[in-house]
Amino acid sequence: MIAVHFGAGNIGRGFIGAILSQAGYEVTFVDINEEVIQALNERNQYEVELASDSKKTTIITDVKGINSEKDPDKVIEKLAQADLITTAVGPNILKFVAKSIADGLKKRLKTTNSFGNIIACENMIGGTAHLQEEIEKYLNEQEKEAIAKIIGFPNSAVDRIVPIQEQKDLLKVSVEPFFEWVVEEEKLKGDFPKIPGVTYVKDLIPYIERKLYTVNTGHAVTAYVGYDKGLQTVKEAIEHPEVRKIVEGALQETSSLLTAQYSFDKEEHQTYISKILSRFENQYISDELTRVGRSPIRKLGYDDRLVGPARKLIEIGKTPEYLATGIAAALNYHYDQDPEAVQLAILVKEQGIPGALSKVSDLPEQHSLVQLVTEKYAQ
Ligand SMILES: NC(=O)C1=CN([C@@H]2O[C@H](COP(=O)(O)OP(=O)(O)OC[C@H]3O[C@@H](n4cnc5c(N)ncnc54)[C@H](O)[C@@H]3O)[C@@H](O)[C@H]2O)C=CC1
Ligand SMILES: O=P(O)(O)OC[C@H]1O[C@](O)(CO)[C@@H](O)[C@@H]1O
Repeated sequence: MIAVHFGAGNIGRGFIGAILSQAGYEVTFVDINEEVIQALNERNQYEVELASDSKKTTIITDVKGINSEKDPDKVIEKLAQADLITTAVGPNILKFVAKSIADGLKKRLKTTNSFGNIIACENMIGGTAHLQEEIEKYLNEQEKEAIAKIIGFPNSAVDRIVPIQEQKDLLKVSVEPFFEWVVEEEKLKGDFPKIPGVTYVKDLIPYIERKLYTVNTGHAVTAYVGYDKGLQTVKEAIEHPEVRKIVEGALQETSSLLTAQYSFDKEEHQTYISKILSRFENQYISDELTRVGRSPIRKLGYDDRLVGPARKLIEIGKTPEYLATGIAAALNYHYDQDPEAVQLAILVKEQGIPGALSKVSDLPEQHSLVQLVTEKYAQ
């Protein structure tokens, strides 16, 4: 079985590539980082270590790499044969990998015509559907129709904290023991062999919303409020009483939304939240707030982890006080190494809080969430 995975970064090597290799796939990583690609091709293996007491290490084998900038034809060749294509490049990069996936699928139509599946493993709702739209920009009607018959595009939700690596070995990755990969079953095409460790569900929306609006909301609020207090890591921030109070408050707010919208049991959801907070406290992980807070404009998007649940709570008549505090902290996030943070700071300076929030979230300036956040920002 052949898998092509775009993005040999933290989640690519530390989670998706590792699971696929252990399931028996030959995994080809596609990336633009030449050093990583060279190392993958020299060694054809790498180590994944658990960030826990045990430090259990697994050797991930049968892996190689292609640099998509240097060898685009090799990528197309491999994509044409792949049983599974996955990505973990970041939502904003999907549009850049779409062309080579489209070229690979066109080549496939001329050669094998066999079934295949594409799964985007990104922190976003409808990640694969978005990738599919980007791919289809490079296909004509006939190609779209032919590809729809043989290629499945299931959405998925992925959860595993893999911080920026500070290893002597360029390929080694340290990952938290917890992981969850949920895939929309009905959209899979062909005789897809179940991948051990993956959960298949009929309706992904409750799972992706539960994950995005709990793990990622909690993480984002920790990052922005913690950074505002001058802290550096997730562990430091979540152990700071004032930050924790706001994070816990925000998660109680998303909990009331999720349990009202879906049939999640309240007690089970509380256990889910406690587990997440303990993951943030992991003493074996040093996760910078600037990694977790990266790309604040994306994170303030309409459907994303902060504005998404906050505006939905307002729609059901609730006031998201803590989420609004998290959003206000995000609007006050000044980090000059992050291009989106720099852009956001300029936007806030030029348009004020209501104007800037309205622009990045697509909410009208008169929206009550914009007003609430403006009040919190002033405080
Ligand atoms: N790190 C984590 O804990 C988790 C990350 N995710 C999601 O996984 C995705 C990737 O995140 P990370 O692995 O943390 O980021 P990362 O920055 O470690 O990895 C991204 C990789 O994509 C590569 N890349 C960039 N442009 C490319 C292109 N045009 N073609 C091919 N490769 C390209 C980069 O060189 C890098 O190796 C994001 O959507 C993130 O939200 C999801 C769950 C957990
Ligand atoms: O990867 P993003 O969307 O930039 O956001 C960082 C978040 O994603 C994760 O890397 C994985 O869920 C979390 O650690 C964090 O909440």
